[in-house]
Amino acid sequence: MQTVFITGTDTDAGKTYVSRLLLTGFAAQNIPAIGLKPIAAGVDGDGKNADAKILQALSAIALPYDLVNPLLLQAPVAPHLAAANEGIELDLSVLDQQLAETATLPASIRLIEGAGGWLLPINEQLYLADWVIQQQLPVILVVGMKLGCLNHAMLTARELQRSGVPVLGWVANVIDPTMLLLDDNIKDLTQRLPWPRLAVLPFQSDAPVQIALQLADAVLHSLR
Ligand SMILES: Nc1ncnc2c1ncn2[C@@H]1O[C@H](COP(=O)(O)OP(=O)(O)OP(=O)(O)O)[C@@H](O)[C@H]1O
Ligand SMILES: C[C@H](N)[C@H](N)CCCCCC(=O)O
Ligand SMILES: [Mg+2]
Repeated sequence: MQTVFITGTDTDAGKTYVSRLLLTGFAAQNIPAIGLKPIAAGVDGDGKNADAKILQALSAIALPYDLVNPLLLQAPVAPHLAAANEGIELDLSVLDQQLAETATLPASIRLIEGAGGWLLPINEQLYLADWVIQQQLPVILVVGMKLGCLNHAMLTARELQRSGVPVLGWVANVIDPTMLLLDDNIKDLTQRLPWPRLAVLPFQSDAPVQIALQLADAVLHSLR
């Protein structure tokens, strides 16, 4: 089983959007894949997190909700702050356990969606990035294309490079359909970022399966 960690330049950059496309693209090629959301903040009326439910529903294996999302905070805010308010400890050993419990499942690919951006605080000392670095998980960076993303992308890239974590590539995900000079911004980032651009995802709520297939292929190629 190969594992990929999906990070983004910010919350709402499109990590779930990209994960959804990847799980769809793998499924279309009969590649069994699962999606995990170890830390989620914010719940629907059913008490579950929307991202985690999407990943659970698109996983090739029926997984219990708690295995997809073992750490769930009620409020849609920074998880460590929600945890403090809710009297919960964000314990990274829970993520180790999730990795161990999913390692032997009959899946070829395991996607792990982060929360927020790369330096998501866990507590006063730790960031979610520290766990990814410790596990040496290959990372995909989703850049939410909007004004300001050049700075967000390059800050994230510097920190990824400093950490020594393997980076498979980045995705230009258009989240602002009104962005001026979109092509120039994508070209600029393509020159600046030291990793392959895996895809450019246009702004569209329902991406055609062709886009999902192309993205999945690019990721499979990067894993070879
Ligand atoms: N390419 C796109 N075209 C249209 N809408 C998009 C696109 N990418 C993302 N969105 C929408 O933008 C919103 C934020 O995207 P998404 O939920 O994937 O962000 P995220 O990085 O997973 O955020 P979080 O940190 O909360 O997990 C969602 O409503 C999503 O459907
Ligand atoms: C609730 C939201 N959708 C995300 N899941 C959590 C975003 C945390 C951002 C923390 C921060 O960097 O300020
Ligand atoms: Mg998400």
